[in-house]
Amino acid sequence: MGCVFGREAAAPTPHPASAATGASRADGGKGKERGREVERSRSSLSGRKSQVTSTRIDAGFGVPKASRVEGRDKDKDGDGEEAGSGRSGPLQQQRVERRRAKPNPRQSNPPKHVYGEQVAAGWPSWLSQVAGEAIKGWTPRRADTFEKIAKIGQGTYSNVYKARDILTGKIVALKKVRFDNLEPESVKFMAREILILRRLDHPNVVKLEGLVTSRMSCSLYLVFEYMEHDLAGLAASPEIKFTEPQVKCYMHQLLSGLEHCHNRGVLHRDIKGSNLLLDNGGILKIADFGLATFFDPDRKRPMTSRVVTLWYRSPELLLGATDYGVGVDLWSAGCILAELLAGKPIMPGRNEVEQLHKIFKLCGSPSEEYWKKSRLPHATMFKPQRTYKRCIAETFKDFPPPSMPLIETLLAIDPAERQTASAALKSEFFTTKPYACDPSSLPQYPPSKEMDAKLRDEEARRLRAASGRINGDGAKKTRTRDRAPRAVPAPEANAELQANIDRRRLITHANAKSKSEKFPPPHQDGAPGFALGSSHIDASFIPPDASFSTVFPYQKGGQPITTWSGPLVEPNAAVHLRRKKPGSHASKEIQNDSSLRNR
Ligand SMILES: Nc1ncnc2c1ncn2[C@@H]1O[C@H](COP(=O)(O)OP(=O)(O)OP(=O)(O)O)[C@@H](O)[C@H]1O
Repeated sequence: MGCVFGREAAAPTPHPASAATGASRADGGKGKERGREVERSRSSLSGRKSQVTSTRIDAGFGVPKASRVEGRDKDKDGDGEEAGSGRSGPLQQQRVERRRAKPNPRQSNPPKHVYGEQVAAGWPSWLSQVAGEAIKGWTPRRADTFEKIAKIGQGTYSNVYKARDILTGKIVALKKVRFDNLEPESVKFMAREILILRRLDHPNVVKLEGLVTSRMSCSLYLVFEYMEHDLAGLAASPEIKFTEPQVKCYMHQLLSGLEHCHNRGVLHRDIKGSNLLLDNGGILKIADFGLATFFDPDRKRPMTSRVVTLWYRSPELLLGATDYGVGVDLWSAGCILAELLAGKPIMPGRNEVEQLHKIFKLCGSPSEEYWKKSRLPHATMFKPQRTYKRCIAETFKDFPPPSMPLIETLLAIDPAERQTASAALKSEFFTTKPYACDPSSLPQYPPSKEMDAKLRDEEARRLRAASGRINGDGAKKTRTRDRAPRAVPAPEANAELQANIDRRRLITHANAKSKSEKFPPPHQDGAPGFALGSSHIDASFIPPDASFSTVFPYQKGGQPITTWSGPLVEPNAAVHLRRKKPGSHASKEIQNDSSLRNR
């Protein structure tokens, strides 16, 4: 953590009631089950200074609370209801107290005393101010209780490290969240990810085990269980061809994880191979909840349509829907199922327009009734002039027959027809032989992360460039030929507000040297000609292959296209944007990250 300015001071024992509130609410009601841990953590918190290095994950994280004090906590939380009702004293004083206790809904910050307790417990004030709810009831781990082993992943908003927990010896993944100068907006998005992760508890959903920071730190690490592989990396490996029972095994786990998320009111909104992590025991876990959101089908509110990596994005999102539901994740799951069986991505569009045409070409263009019913913002602009007939059955005629009804359902144009993850789990795909294999029977694969594939590609490219120079051949030419599309999630997607999107772009653009991998500059965001802040689809941009060949450019085992995740921008541009110069800020980050002990 780059900027630890000083040592933590002794922290007083936190107010028991505030700790209780945090766990019982943010934990989605799991507080009671964890009552015993609370007691342990309370005793560890008192006298923090002398015990700081013995703060253990099991004691310090997810500290819940006794639910018996919840009513009182509500009051302390500042909802005002109970604070005023039973209190004596001058009216004026009551009002002042109520105002003081009331959290600022814009900042979702905690009332003052909770803020004070969080800071005393070791949280930095910038985090407590903006993300008080997300850290409620937890205490931070210190960076020097982890030993960094290697950088293992890089996402749009984070770098991920493999590390050893010195206190337990356990290998973990530390996701270091990048902030734009601690911009409250960036911190809020991270807070949402933490809140969502804390609500989820399922074997097929990655578990947030804690947070690493300190009072004087300006960075934050999310601690996760370590997962050896991701599905994108495995699937891109030319040596690996999944059998039908293996595909069923992965899909069953994916749908079980999704079922849990949806039942807990969470939409993932970025299901793709690189976000499906696998451990050496064959267990699949849905990861990366950076774009996830809470949703309530009974209390709809508009959501951004600019989510999900392009190749896995549903037609309603591409058409600008702001009122959507579980169907967006089920569509992505359908793309992954077909991809696992085909051995290649099924709809690798290069921009939104092309993506939509690929969808219509394979899944048929929407019916008149659907256009009328859906009233999607971009419907008139993108209604194809000709009608496409659905041809999933013909295209995938070699797939095992019981997979077809499930693929047809998940890839329905109308989201209502996609049903639910629970329904998918009951489909004949899972109830007919050959059944899903047991995860423990899956082969143990060599390192195969998207990052590993990227490093392999880069090394190969470097070697080819070097040999090209020796042969008098231009390295530039070699690079162009070998460029592969890489995972470029919707760069503006982690934002519900266009203003925020634009601000992030401006900040990023201004810091282009150090953040070049984060967002494409505005003029390259989406396909050429897309205006910043305007609709993300421009009908006037028709790609050269708008007539849409069904021949997929991806060839596993052929040219080195090594990822399953689709670009938002033109592939060559994407590679360029994400490549970091040696010695750039980001590449130096690991070396400079002195608060994590290097091996
Ligand atoms: N628990 C984990 N164990 C091992 N590797 C992990 C873990 N979590 C993440 N990674 C690796 O780090 C990469 C980036 O992580 P993650 O997707 O969470 O970050 P992000 O910034 O949100 O990424 P994206 O740009 O894809 O949205 C993953 O693709 C994965 O390879």
